[in-house]
Amino acid sequence: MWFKSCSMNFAFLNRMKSYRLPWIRPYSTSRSTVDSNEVKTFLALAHRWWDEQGVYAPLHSMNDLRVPFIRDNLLKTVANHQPGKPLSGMKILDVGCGGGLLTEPLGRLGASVIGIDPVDENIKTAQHHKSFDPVLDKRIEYRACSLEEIVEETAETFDAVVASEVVEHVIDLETFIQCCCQVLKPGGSLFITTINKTQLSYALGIVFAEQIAGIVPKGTHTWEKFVSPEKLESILESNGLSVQTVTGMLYNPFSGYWHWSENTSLNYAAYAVKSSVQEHSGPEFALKGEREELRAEASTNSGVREELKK
Ligand SMILES: CC(C)=CCC/C(C)=C/CC/C(C)=C/CC/C(C)=C/CC/C(C)=C/CC/C(C)=C/CC/C(C)=C/CC/C(C)=C/CC/C(C)=C/CC/C(C)=C/Cc1cc(C(=O)O)cc(O)c1O
Ligand SMILES: C[S@@+](CC[C@H](N)C(=O)[O-])C[C@H]1O[C@@H](n2cnc3c(N)ncnc32)[C@H](O)[C@@H]1O
Ligand SMILES: [Mg+2]
Repeated sequence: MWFKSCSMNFAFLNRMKSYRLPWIRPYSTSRSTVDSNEVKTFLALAHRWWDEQGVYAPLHSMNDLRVPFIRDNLLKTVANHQPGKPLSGMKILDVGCGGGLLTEPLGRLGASVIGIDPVDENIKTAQHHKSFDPVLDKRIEYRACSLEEIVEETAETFDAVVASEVVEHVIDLETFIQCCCQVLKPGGSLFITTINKTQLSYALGIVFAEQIAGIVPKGTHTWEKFVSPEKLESILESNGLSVQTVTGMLYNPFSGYWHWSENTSLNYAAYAVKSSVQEHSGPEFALKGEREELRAEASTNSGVREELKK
């Protein structure tokens, strides 16, 4: 009887060990998230990043919202911080940094920031701009590459990953988020801002903003690539990220200012945290129901109890 129950439990544990959640699947470098049409669009505007009244004016003013959003959420994760340089000691990856509009203020808050972008000309513009400030020049490093190209060498490196107004420009969003998760330290923070996929975002974000008012250049966005908060949350959660906040952002084209809103039907910001549980092949990665099944067995069987302790 003892032998029978023991061998059953070992078979059960072996079955448990073969389980892998999707977010601990090894990443295949053959997948690219870069769309060559997007590269052409951003290449054509690469010299215009720092014109505050120009095509990227909405991104300049978005800093009023996204910089404090990132700073304040990151400060909740630390016990104390240096006044004036609250993010000092933190390593941040700014994915799709463009000309460095968001990278620079994060560096000014004291963080060590790596900005990456697949468009070489964007990186040249970003590098040129930061070179005027010796402090930023030391704190920020720019690289012309995609996230998937650096995912292996930078695994579990960053306290925070930022992808602001980027996910609506990538192909294969699942791979993109999987890479974001892989480069985060356990417990690290992911910040995303993007545009919802609604009828309103088509009418205002594409027809009005691009074709009527010229708030952003024609062809900047493709509605099919917009992502709803529900879909984004589901991808984040299935990659082991716990969504903390999703909040709407509204752009007022008359004033040129952004406002926080409960309404997420146009633009929104999301904040998620990577699980602090380390990758492990043991039974703690069993699916929820099966973990409970395992605990139930543990309560009656010392062999299973010992396995669970490992
Ligand atoms: C065909 C069709 C339906 C046309 C509609 C035309 C029309 C009548 C539009 C009028 C809309 C309008 C201006 C309404 C304002 C009136 C109103 C509702 C007042 C309310 C008063 C109030 C509550 C004020 C508070 C201030 C506030 C928040 C006002 C905003 C109200 C509101 C809903 C405005 C929406 C107006 C609008 C057109 C917003 C743009 C929507 C959008 C999705 C833009 C996306 C573009 C963007 C800025 C993204 C970032 C970005 C930027 C760039 C770049 O190149 O700069 C590149 C990128 O890749 C990006 O991602
Ligand atoms: C709208 S801009 C946002 C720039 C910057 N994040 C900001 O908010 O100021 C989008 C940027 O994403 C970059 N990009 C496009 N596809 C990408 C991908 N697959 N991976 C990383 N960046 C990408 C573009 O080159 C462009 O610089
Ligand atoms: Mg965009």
